[in-house]
Amino acid sequence: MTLHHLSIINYKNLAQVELELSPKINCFVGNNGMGKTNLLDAVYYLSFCRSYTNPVDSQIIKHDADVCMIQGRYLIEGQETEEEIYCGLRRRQKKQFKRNKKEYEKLSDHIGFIPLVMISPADIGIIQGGSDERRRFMDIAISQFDKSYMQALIRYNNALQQRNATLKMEGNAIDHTLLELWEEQMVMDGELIAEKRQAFVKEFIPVFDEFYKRISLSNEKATFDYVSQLNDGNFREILRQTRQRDMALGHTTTGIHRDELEMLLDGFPIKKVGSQGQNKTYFVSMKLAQFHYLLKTGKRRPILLLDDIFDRLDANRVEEIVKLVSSDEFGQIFISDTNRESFDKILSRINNSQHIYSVKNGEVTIYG
Ligand SMILES: Nc1ncnc2c1ncn2[C@@H]1O[C@H](COP(=O)(O)OP(=O)(O)OP(=O)(O)O)[C@@H](O)[C@H]1O
Repeated sequence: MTLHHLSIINYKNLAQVELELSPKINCFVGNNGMGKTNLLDAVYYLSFCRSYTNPVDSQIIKHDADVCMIQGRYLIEGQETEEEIYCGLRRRQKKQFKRNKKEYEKLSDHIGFIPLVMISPADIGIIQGGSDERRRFMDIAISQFDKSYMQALIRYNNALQQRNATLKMEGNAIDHTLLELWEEQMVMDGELIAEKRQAFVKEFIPVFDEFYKRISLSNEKATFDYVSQLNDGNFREILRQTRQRDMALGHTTTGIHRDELEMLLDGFPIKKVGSQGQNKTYFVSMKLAQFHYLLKTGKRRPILLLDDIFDRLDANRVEEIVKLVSSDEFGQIFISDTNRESFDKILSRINNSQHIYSVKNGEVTIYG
Protein backbone atom coordinates (compact mmCIF):
# COMPACT_ATOMS: atom_id res chain seq x y z
CA MET A 1 0.00 0.00 0.00
CA THR A 2 1.49 3.37 -0.92
CA LEU A 3 0.24 6.89 -0.50
CA HIS A 4 1.47 8.58 -3.66
CA HIS A 5 -0.28 11.96 -3.36
CA LEU A 6 -1.23 13.89 -0.23
CA SER A 7 -3.20 17.17 -0.02
CA ILE A 8 -3.78 18.96 3.27
CA ILE A 9 -5.63 22.18 4.03
CA ASN A 10 -5.69 23.70 7.54
CA TYR A 11 -4.67 20.58 9.48
CA LYS A 12 -3.24 22.05 12.70
CA ASN A 13 -0.43 24.40 11.58
CA LEU A 14 -0.33 22.99 8.02
CA ALA A 15 -2.21 25.61 5.98
CA GLN A 16 -1.68 24.06 2.57
CA VAL A 17 0.41 21.06 1.63
CA GLU A 18 0.57 19.26 -1.70
CA LEU A 19 3.03 16.34 -1.96
CA GLU A 20 4.03 13.65 -4.44
CA LEU A 21 5.52 10.95 -2.26
CA SER A 22 8.18 8.29 -2.66
CA PRO A 23 6.89 4.71 -2.57
CA LYS A 24 9.70 3.86 -0.16
CA ILE A 25 11.22 6.48 2.16
CA ASN A 26 9.90 9.99 2.89
CA CYS A 27 11.88 12.06 5.38
CA PHE A 28 10.61 15.26 7.01
CA VAL A 29 13.21 17.44 8.64
CA GLY A 30 12.73 20.65 10.61
CA ASN A 31 13.16 22.33 13.96
CA ASN A 32 10.91 21.80 16.96
CA GLY A 33 7.27 22.83 16.58
CA MET A 34 7.43 23.28 12.78
CA GLY A 35 4.75 20.71 11.83
CA LYS A 36 6.58 17.40 11.19
CA THR A 37 4.42 15.40 13.61
CA ASN A 38 1.31 17.15 12.28
CA LEU A 39 2.14 15.94 8.79
CA LEU A 40 2.57 12.32 9.91
CA ASP A 41 -0.57 12.72 12.03
CA ALA A 42 -2.59 13.76 8.95
CA VAL A 43 -1.46 10.53 7.23
CA TYR A 44 -2.48 8.63 10.38
CA TYR A 45 -5.89 10.36 10.30
CA LEU A 46 -6.61 9.00 6.83
CA SER A 47 -6.23 5.46 8.21
CA PHE A 48 -7.91 5.74 11.60
CA CYS A 49 -10.41 8.62 11.16
CA ARG A 50 -8.83 10.27 14.17
CA SER A 51 -5.64 12.03 15.20
CA TYR A 52 -2.88 10.08 16.97
CA THR A 53 -2.01 13.00 19.21
CA ASN A 54 -5.30 14.80 19.82
CA PRO A 55 -8.67 13.02 20.06
CA VAL A 56 -10.65 16.30 19.92
CA ASP A 57 -11.49 16.97 16.26
CA SER A 58 -12.29 20.69 16.72
CA GLN A 59 -8.71 21.22 17.97
CA ILE A 60 -7.07 19.84 14.86
CA ILE A 61 -8.61 22.47 12.58
CA LYS A 62 -6.14 25.32 12.14
CA HIS A 63 -6.79 27.96 14.84
CA ASP A 64 -7.91 30.72 12.47
CA ALA A 65 -9.91 28.48 10.10
CA ASP A 66 -13.37 26.86 10.08
CA VAL A 67 -12.68 23.93 7.81
CA CYS A 68 -9.91 21.41 7.37
CA MET A 69 -9.36 18.79 4.69
CA ILE A 70 -7.03 15.85 4.11
CA GLN A 71 -7.03 13.86 0.90
CA GLY A 72 -4.81 10.91 0.02
CA ARG A 73 -4.46 8.96 -3.20
CA TYR A 74 -3.24 5.40 -2.68
CA LEU A 75 -1.92 2.64 -4.90
CA ILE A 76 -2.61 -0.93 -3.91
CA GLU A 77 -0.37 -3.80 -5.03
CA GLY A 78 -2.16 -5.80 -7.71
CA GLN A 79 -4.89 -3.19 -8.29
CA GLU A 80 -4.86 -0.94 -11.35
CA THR A 81 -7.06 1.89 -10.16
CA GLU A 82 -6.05 4.16 -7.30
CA GLU A 83 -8.07 4.67 -4.11
CA GLU A 84 -8.92 8.19 -2.98
CA ILE A 85 -9.61 8.80 0.71
CA TYR A 86 -11.05 12.17 1.73
CA CYS A 87 -11.66 13.63 5.14
CA GLY A 88 -13.43 16.96 5.64
CA LEU A 89 -13.96 18.65 9.02
CA ARG A 90 -16.04 21.72 9.70
CA ARG A 91 -16.44 23.27 13.14
CA ARG A 92 -19.58 22.04 14.98
CA GLN A 93 -20.45 19.60 12.20
CA LYS A 94 -20.11 15.85 11.76
CA LYS A 95 -16.92 14.89 9.93
CA GLN A 96 -17.14 13.57 6.40
CA PHE A 97 -15.10 10.54 5.42
CA LYS A 98 -15.22 9.35 1.82
CA ARG A 99 -13.67 6.58 -0.25
CA ASN A 100 -13.65 7.34 -3.96
CA LYS A 101 -16.15 10.20 -3.37
CA LYS A 102 -18.66 7.91 -1.62
CA GLU A 103 -19.29 8.77 2.03
CA TYR A 104 -18.91 6.03 4.64
CA GLU A 105 -22.03 5.31 6.69
CA LYS A 106 -19.91 4.20 9.65
CA LEU A 107 -16.30 5.25 10.23
CA SER A 108 -15.57 1.77 11.61
CA ASP A 109 -16.11 0.45 8.04
CA HIS A 110 -12.98 2.34 6.97
CA ILE A 111 -10.61 1.28 9.76
CA GLY A 112 -8.26 -1.42 8.50
CA PHE A 113 -8.66 -0.44 4.83
CA ILE A 114 -5.37 1.51 4.84
CA PRO A 115 -3.25 -0.51 7.30
CA LEU A 116 -0.74 1.68 9.10
CA VAL A 117 1.56 1.61 12.12
CA MET A 118 2.77 4.79 13.79
CA ILE A 119 5.75 4.84 16.17
CA SER A 120 6.24 8.02 18.18
CA PRO A 121 7.82 9.14 21.47
CA ALA A 122 4.26 9.31 22.90
CA ASP A 123 4.26 5.48 22.76
CA ILE A 124 6.22 5.53 26.01
CA GLY A 125 2.69 5.80 27.46
CA ILE A 126 2.17 2.12 26.57
CA ILE A 127 4.86 1.29 29.13
CA GLN A 128 4.59 4.10 31.67
CA GLY A 129 0.86 4.85 31.44
CA GLY A 130 -2.15 3.05 32.92
CA SER A 131 -3.42 -0.36 31.81
CA ASP A 132 -5.93 1.36 29.47
CA GLU A 133 -2.97 2.35 27.22
CA ARG A 134 -1.89 -1.28 26.91
CA ARG A 135 -5.44 -2.45 26.20
CA ARG A 136 -5.68 0.27 23.56
CA PHE A 137 -2.50 -1.08 21.94
CA MET A 138 -4.04 -4.57 21.72
CA ASP A 139 -7.38 -3.17 20.52
CA ILE A 140 -5.83 -1.13 17.71
CA ALA A 141 -3.54 -3.99 16.67
CA ILE A 142 -6.36 -6.57 16.52
CA SER A 143 -9.10 -4.28 15.14
CA GLN A 144 -7.10 -3.46 12.05
CA PHE A 145 -7.43 -7.00 10.74
CA ASP A 146 -10.44 -8.33 12.64
CA LYS A 147 -13.71 -6.43 12.23
CA SER A 148 -15.63 -8.83 14.49
CA TYR A 149 -13.25 -7.91 17.34
CA MET A 150 -13.97 -4.20 16.94
CA GLN A 151 -17.72 -4.81 16.80
CA ALA A 152 -17.57 -7.00 19.93
CA LEU A 153 -15.60 -4.26 21.68
CA ILE A 154 -18.16 -1.59 20.76
CA ARG A 155 -21.03 -3.80 22.02
CA TYR A 156 -19.13 -4.71 25.20
CA ASN A 157 -18.37 -1.08 26.04
CA ASN A 158 -21.98 -0.12 25.44
CA ALA A 159 -23.24 -2.94 27.71
CA LEU A 160 -20.66 -1.96 30.34
CA GLN A 161 -21.85 1.67 30.29
CA GLN A 162 -25.47 0.54 30.59
CA ARG A 163 -24.66 -1.82 33.47
CA ASN A 164 -22.78 0.98 35.25
CA ALA A 165 -25.72 3.37 34.75
CA THR A 166 -28.11 0.74 36.18
CA LEU A 167 -25.78 0.10 39.14
CA LYS A 168 -25.84 3.81 39.98
CA MET A 169 -29.64 3.81 40.50
CA GLU A 170 -30.92 4.16 44.06
CA GLY A 171 -31.30 0.86 46.09
CA ASN A 172 -34.81 -0.44 45.22
CA ALA A 173 -34.87 1.26 41.84
CA ILE A 174 -32.20 -1.11 40.52
CA ASP A 175 -33.75 -3.30 37.87
CA HIS A 176 -32.10 -6.73 38.26
CA THR A 177 -33.62 -8.10 35.07
CA LEU A 178 -32.03 -5.25 33.17
CA LEU A 179 -28.70 -5.84 34.94
CA GLU A 180 -28.77 -9.47 33.86
CA LEU A 181 -29.50 -8.47 30.30
CA TRP A 182 -26.43 -6.24 30.15
CA GLU A 183 -24.35 -8.88 31.91
CA GLU A 184 -25.36 -11.46 29.31
CA GLN A 185 -24.12 -9.13 26.54
CA MET A 186 -20.88 -8.48 28.45
CA VAL A 187 -20.29 -12.22 28.88
CA MET A 188 -20.89 -13.00 25.22
CA ASP A 189 -18.58 -10.29 23.88
CA GLY A 190 -16.12 -10.27 26.81
CA GLU A 191 -15.29 -13.96 26.36
CA LEU A 192 -14.74 -13.50 22.64
CA ILE A 193 -12.48 -10.47 23.22
CA ALA A 194 -10.42 -12.28 25.89
CA GLU A 195 -9.97 -15.25 23.59
CA LYS A 196 -8.79 -13.04 20.71
CA ARG A 197 -6.45 -11.05 22.94
CA GLN A 198 -4.97 -14.29 24.27
CA ALA A 199 -4.40 -15.64 20.75
CA PHE A 200 -2.89 -12.33 19.60
CA VAL A 201 -0.44 -12.11 22.52
CA LYS A 202 0.64 -15.74 22.06
CA GLU A 203 1.58 -15.16 18.42
CA PHE A 204 2.93 -11.69 19.07
CA ILE A 205 5.48 -12.52 21.82
CA PRO A 206 8.06 -14.49 19.75
CA VAL A 207 8.05 -11.87 16.95
CA PHE A 208 8.42 -9.04 19.45
CA ASP A 209 11.21 -10.86 21.28
CA GLU A 210 13.06 -11.36 17.99
CA PHE A 211 12.82 -7.64 17.10
CA TYR A 212 13.96 -6.65 20.58
CA LYS A 213 17.04 -8.91 20.34
CA ARG A 214 17.91 -7.63 16.87
CA ILE A 215 17.67 -3.96 17.79
CA SER A 216 19.38 -4.21 21.18
CA LEU A 217 22.07 -6.64 19.93
CA SER A 218 21.81 -8.26 23.34
CA ASN A 219 20.43 -11.27 25.11
CA GLU A 220 18.03 -9.24 27.19
CA LYS A 221 14.80 -11.22 27.40
CA ALA A 222 11.80 -9.03 26.64
CA THR A 223 8.35 -10.54 26.97
CA PHE A 224 4.68 -10.01 27.97
CA ASP A 225 2.10 -11.65 30.09
CA TYR A 226 -1.61 -11.25 29.32
CA VAL A 227 -3.54 -11.08 32.58
CA SER A 228 -7.35 -11.22 32.55
CA GLN A 229 -9.88 -11.75 35.35
CA LEU A 230 -11.70 -13.96 32.87
CA ASN A 231 -8.91 -16.53 33.30
CA ASP A 232 -9.95 -16.92 36.97
CA GLY A 233 -13.26 -18.65 36.21
CA ASN A 234 -16.62 -18.32 34.53
CA PHE A 235 -17.26 -14.64 33.67
CA ARG A 236 -21.03 -14.96 34.17
CA GLU A 237 -20.45 -16.33 37.70
CA ILE A 238 -17.81 -13.69 38.48
CA LEU A 239 -20.24 -10.90 37.50
CA ARG A 240 -22.96 -12.39 39.72
CA GLN A 241 -20.60 -12.76 42.65
CA THR A 242 -19.35 -9.17 42.39
CA ARG A 243 -22.80 -7.61 41.82
CA GLN A 244 -23.34 -6.52 45.45
CA ARG A 245 -19.91 -4.93 45.61
CA ASP A 246 -20.44 -3.26 42.21
CA MET A 247 -23.79 -1.87 43.41
CA ALA A 248 -22.06 -0.34 46.43
CA LEU A 249 -19.30 1.15 44.26
CA GLY A 250 -21.56 2.17 41.37
CA HIS A 251 -19.37 0.63 38.69
CA THR A 252 -18.28 -2.75 37.27
CA THR A 253 -15.10 -4.06 38.87
CA THR A 254 -14.54 -7.17 36.75
CA GLY A 255 -14.29 -7.80 33.05
CA ILE A 256 -12.03 -7.39 30.06
CA HIS A 257 -11.99 -3.62 30.63
CA ARG A 258 -9.63 -4.46 33.52
CA ASP A 259 -7.25 -6.67 31.49
CA GLU A 260 -3.54 -6.00 31.82
CA LEU A 261 -0.54 -6.66 29.63
CA GLU A 262 2.42 -7.12 31.96
CA MET A 263 5.64 -6.05 30.26
CA LEU A 264 8.78 -7.71 31.43
CA LEU A 265 12.48 -7.32 30.82
CA ASP A 266 14.58 -10.21 32.11
CA GLY A 267 11.64 -11.16 34.31
CA PHE A 268 11.18 -7.71 35.90
CA PRO A 269 8.56 -5.06 35.05
CA ILE A 270 10.17 -2.81 32.42
CA LYS A 271 8.23 0.12 33.92
CA LYS A 272 10.40 -0.21 37.05
CA VAL A 273 13.75 -1.37 35.69
CA GLY A 274 14.07 -0.13 32.09
CA SER A 275 16.50 2.62 31.06
CA GLN A 276 15.21 5.27 28.62
CA GLY A 277 16.91 3.51 25.70
CA GLN A 278 15.55 0.12 26.78
CA ASN A 279 12.05 1.55 27.12
CA LYS A 280 12.29 2.98 23.64
CA THR A 281 13.69 -0.26 22.20
CA TYR A 282 10.78 -2.05 23.89
CA PHE A 283 7.98 0.00 22.38
CA VAL A 284 9.68 0.27 18.96
CA SER A 285 9.93 -3.56 18.95
CA MET A 286 6.27 -3.82 19.94
CA LYS A 287 5.23 -1.59 17.07
CA LEU A 288 7.45 -3.39 14.53
CA ALA A 289 5.98 -6.69 15.72
CA GLN A 290 2.53 -5.16 15.24
CA PHE A 291 3.56 -4.28 11.67
CA HIS A 292 4.75 -7.85 11.08
CA TYR A 293 1.51 -9.24 12.51
CA LEU A 294 -0.62 -6.96 10.33
CA LEU A 295 1.35 -7.92 7.24
CA LYS A 296 0.87 -11.60 8.03
CA THR A 297 -2.84 -11.39 8.75
CA GLY A 298 -3.90 -8.71 6.26
CA LYS A 299 -3.88 -8.48 2.50
CA ARG A 300 -1.86 -5.26 2.19
CA ARG A 301 1.54 -4.05 3.33
CA PRO A 302 1.03 -1.40 6.05
CA ILE A 303 2.47 2.10 5.85
CA LEU A 304 5.00 2.82 8.61
CA LEU A 305 5.33 6.22 10.31
CA LEU A 306 8.43 6.86 12.46
CA ASP A 307 8.00 10.13 14.30
CA ASP A 308 11.22 11.38 15.90
CA ILE A 309 12.13 7.98 17.34
CA PHE A 310 15.94 8.00 17.12
CA ASP A 311 16.58 10.34 20.03
CA ARG A 312 17.99 8.52 23.13
CA LEU A 313 19.00 5.44 21.17
CA ASP A 314 22.68 4.61 20.75
CA ALA A 315 24.19 4.51 17.24
CA ASN A 316 24.05 0.69 17.10
CA ARG A 317 20.34 0.58 17.88
CA VAL A 318 19.58 3.32 15.33
CA GLU A 319 21.54 1.41 12.71
CA GLU A 320 19.67 -1.83 13.45
CA ILE A 321 16.26 -0.11 13.20
CA VAL A 322 17.25 1.53 9.90
CA LYS A 323 18.47 -1.81 8.52
CA LEU A 324 15.25 -3.46 9.61
CA VAL A 325 12.80 -0.95 8.15
CA SER A 326 14.66 -0.67 4.86
CA SER A 327 14.40 -4.42 4.30
CA ASP A 328 11.85 -5.81 1.81
CA GLU A 329 9.41 -6.69 4.59
CA PHE A 330 8.64 -3.00 5.01
CA GLY A 331 7.05 -0.86 2.32
CA GLN A 332 6.42 2.88 2.36
CA ILE A 333 7.90 4.75 5.32
CA PHE A 334 7.55 8.29 6.65
CA ILE A 335 10.31 9.47 9.02
CA SER A 336 10.55 12.75 10.90
CA ASP A 337 13.62 14.13 12.66
CA THR A 338 15.07 17.48 13.67
CA ASN A 339 18.50 16.83 12.29
CA ARG A 340 19.44 16.76 8.60
CA GLU A 341 22.84 15.22 9.37
CA SER A 342 21.34 12.27 11.18
CA PHE A 343 19.07 11.70 8.16
CA ASP A 344 22.04 11.76 5.81
CA LYS A 345 23.78 9.18 7.97
CA ILE A 346 20.68 7.02 8.03
CA LEU A 347 19.99 7.33 4.32
CA SER A 348 23.59 6.65 3.29
CA ARG A 349 22.98 3.08 4.49
CA ILE A 350 19.88 2.63 2.39
CA ASN A 351 19.69 2.09 -1.34
CA ASN A 352 16.10 3.03 -1.83
CA SER A 353 13.97 5.65 -3.49
CA GLN A 354 13.79 8.54 -1.03
CA HIS A 355 12.39 12.04 -0.79
CA ILE A 356 13.62 14.56 1.78
CA TYR A 357 11.33 17.44 2.73
CA SER A 358 11.95 20.49 4.85
CA VAL A 359 9.16 21.52 7.25
CA LYS A 360 9.20 25.15 8.39
CA ASN A 361 6.31 26.98 10.09
CA GLY A 362 3.80 24.58 8.59
CA GLU A 363 5.21 24.80 5.05
CA VAL A 364 6.57 21.65 3.46
CA THR A 365 9.03 21.87 0.58
CA ILE A 366 11.42 19.47 -1.13
CA TYR A 367 14.82 19.84 0.54
CA GLY A 368 17.17 21.71 -1.76
N1 LIG B 1 -5.17 23.57 15.66
C1 LIG B 1 -3.98 24.13 15.45
N2 LIG B 1 -3.87 25.25 14.71
C2 LIG B 1 -2.67 25.83 14.45
N3 LIG B 1 -1.51 25.36 14.93
C3 LIG B 1 -1.55 24.24 15.68
C4 LIG B 1 -2.77 23.58 15.98
N4 LIG B 1 -2.49 22.48 16.74
C5 LIG B 1 -1.14 22.47 16.91
N5 LIG B 1 -0.57 23.52 16.29
C6 LIG B 1 0.84 23.91 16.23
O1 LIG B 1 1.60 22.87 15.67
C7 LIG B 1 2.94 23.00 16.16
C8 LIG B 1 3.47 21.66 16.58
O2 LIG B 1 3.72 20.94 15.42
P1 LIG B 1 4.39 19.50 15.49
O3 LIG B 1 3.98 18.78 16.72
O4 LIG B 1 4.11 18.87 14.20
O5 LIG B 1 5.92 19.91 15.61
P2 LIG B 1 7.22 19.08 15.23
O6 LIG B 1 7.81 19.69 14.00
O7 LIG B 1 6.92 17.64 15.19
O8 LIG B 1 8.13 19.44 16.48
P3 LIG B 1 9.08 18.57 17.45
O9 LIG B 1 10.37 18.39 16.71
O10 LIG B 1 9.22 19.48 18.61
O11 LIG B 1 8.35 17.30 17.77
C9 LIG B 1 2.92 23.94 17.34
O12 LIG B 1 3.52 25.15 16.96
C10 LIG B 1 1.45 24.11 17.62
O13 LIG B 1 1.14 25.38 18.12
